[in-house]
Amino acid sequence: MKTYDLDRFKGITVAMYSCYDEKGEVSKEAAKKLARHYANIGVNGLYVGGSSGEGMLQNVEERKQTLEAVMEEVGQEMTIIAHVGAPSTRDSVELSKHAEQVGAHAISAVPSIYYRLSPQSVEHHWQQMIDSTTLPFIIYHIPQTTGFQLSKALLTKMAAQDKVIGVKISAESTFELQQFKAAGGDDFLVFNGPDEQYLAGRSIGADGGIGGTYGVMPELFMKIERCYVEGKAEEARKWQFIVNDLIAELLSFPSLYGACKEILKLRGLNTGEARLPFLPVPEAEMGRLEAINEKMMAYINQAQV
Ligand SMILES: CC(=O)N[C@H](C=O)[C@@H](O)[C@H](O)[C@H](O)CO
Ligand SMILES: CC(=O)C(=O)O
Repeated sequence: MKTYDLDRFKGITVAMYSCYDEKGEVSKEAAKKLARHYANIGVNGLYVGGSSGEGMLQNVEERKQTLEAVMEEVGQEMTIIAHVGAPSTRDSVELSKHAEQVGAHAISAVPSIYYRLSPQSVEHHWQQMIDSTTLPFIIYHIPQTTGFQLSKALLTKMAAQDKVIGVKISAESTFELQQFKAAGGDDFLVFNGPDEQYLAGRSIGADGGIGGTYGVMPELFMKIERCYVEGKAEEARKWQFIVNDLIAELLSFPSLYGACKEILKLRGLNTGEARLPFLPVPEAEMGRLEAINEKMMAYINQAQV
């Protein structure tokens, strides 16, 4: 059995968006406001500096500032997972140590990006982070962006360590998710990555989810989760389908994060623009985005009654 409290990681974890001021600099104030917003809704946890958080587009100092803001605001109330993956092992280790210093509850990392790496290199890269702190570690498996196919053999080897408590799987195969869960064993957490498959992932063994589109509609994922736990299969499916239509619309913009951040802005949560190369919502598309926001808000209200 793992010596860490695994229950605190279950449920809905929002992959938090980047937070910048009008000049595009990291804004601790905006990050605090956004984190507070999720705490008020009752979201279980935040994943900071991952794909949705644009960690890969920020320097080490900016990533530290963002995590510090989140910890200061909600560190005592929510479960905070710090994504510390960076192209270099050196930066990843520095971010890992910082995450421990500021009190994050876990660290997580993708394999190093850009270079094609051997499994041995990726293992060593992750191990350096793991060994640098006492925090639990969550593998972030997202082969469609990193190009690295995590094998069941490497996963099994990693999961044997007490500190390696789980894997977030963003690959769109629920079969792989189930296989990883089986390989990791009962006290190994599996997080669903593709938001479009939250219910499918959950049904086949995921313990919870970490997702990018949760940020604009956490209430709807919490609704699916509640229906699932209460055994209301039909209703859970209904809400997953509603969510999927909304995600399909969000994905039709030049960048998903640009669209999601603009939706938050419409609701009074200004997190600035997504950082380039992610494009903002074109002016001509703003009306369409507003209509999506209105539809989403109507569903959120409906889900809560
Ligand atoms: C590839 C990618 O970024 N996946 C995210 C995390 O796993 C998801 O949260 C997606 O953003 C979401 O499912 C929309 O396709
Ligand atoms: C983890 C995740 O979904 C993200 O970082 O976007």
